[in-house]
Amino acid sequence: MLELTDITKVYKGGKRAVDGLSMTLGHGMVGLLGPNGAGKSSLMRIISTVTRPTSGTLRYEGTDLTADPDAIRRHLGYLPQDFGVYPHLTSREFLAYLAAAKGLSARSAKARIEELLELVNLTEAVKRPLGAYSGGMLRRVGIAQALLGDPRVIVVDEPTAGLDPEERVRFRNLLSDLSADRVVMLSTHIVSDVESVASDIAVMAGGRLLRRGAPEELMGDLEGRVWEILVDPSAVSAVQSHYVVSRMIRTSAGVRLRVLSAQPPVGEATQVAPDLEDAYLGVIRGAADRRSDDRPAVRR
Ligand SMILES: Nc1ncnc2c1ncn2[C@@H]1O[C@H](COP(=O)(O)OP(=O)(O)OP(=O)(O)O)[C@@H](O)[C@H]1O
Repeated sequence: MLELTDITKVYKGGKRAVDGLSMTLGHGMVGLLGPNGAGKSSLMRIISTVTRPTSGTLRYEGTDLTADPDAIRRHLGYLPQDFGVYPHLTSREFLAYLAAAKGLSARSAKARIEELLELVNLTEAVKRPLGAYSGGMLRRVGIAQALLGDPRVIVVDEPTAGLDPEERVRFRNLLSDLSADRVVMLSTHIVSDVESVASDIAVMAGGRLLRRGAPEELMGDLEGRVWEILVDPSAVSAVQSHYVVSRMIRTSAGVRLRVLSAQPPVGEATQVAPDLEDAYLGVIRGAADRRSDDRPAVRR
């Protein structure tokens, strides 16, 4: 179990990227959702002991990681957002190098590397240097290195960026399988990356944890508050200035908008069941409203 208590990270220059965040992570996958700049990467770097928090405590199986970062490093698989490689090495050589750095024996590493290359679908490309790989292929190398040494805690930062839709599904399912008896944290700003696999969603913005719960709980917050309306294209900006619009589809009959509102919005509105995208936006915009103390975006 991983326990974060009142974690704060203030960078040189004063940016408060993580602001008094507490959460406990057990086995299973938590989907960390938040807009760009929310502090997701900073939080993941802290969990991976790459960065030290400015204050707060981080414990893994009861051990304080500020005092003893090795307690988690041995059990950690981390895919950072800005994962770099040695362009002259092949994927097999690169993984062997990282396995050695992690302290794996050459023999067990060899078998595991072949298994992982197969898993991320790179067996065809193993002879080529990494400098000749596409962005998606490099991402897959990143995923493979995070899984070296059978980690108990897997932290992956925007792992599906650059993957094609088929690879995204494959990778999501792989993480979901692994999370049965491991701690898995996946960060993203794309709701669909987590909605089918994470039974536990944490929404972060401005360095704070705004909401955590099962997707059904988050969606339940908006029950009776999601509507669909069909408007003329000329009316779209007026609707957007009054309501949180979670989706917009142009049709030949007009523009179909999905609107978050406690009261039926203007015109002919059909109430629809909330989805996770609505729920995420409701949390983010609700918090922004409370901060600015302006007109409520989700009208009550
Ligand atoms: N090393 C650093 N020094 C100063 N400020 C930083 C540093 N790293 C991140 N920040 C700032 O901290 C805030 C949070 O950044 P972070 O990368 O953790 O967010 P994020 O949610 O991962 O966003 P993104 O998805 O865009 O990476 C941002 O305002 C960012 O500019």
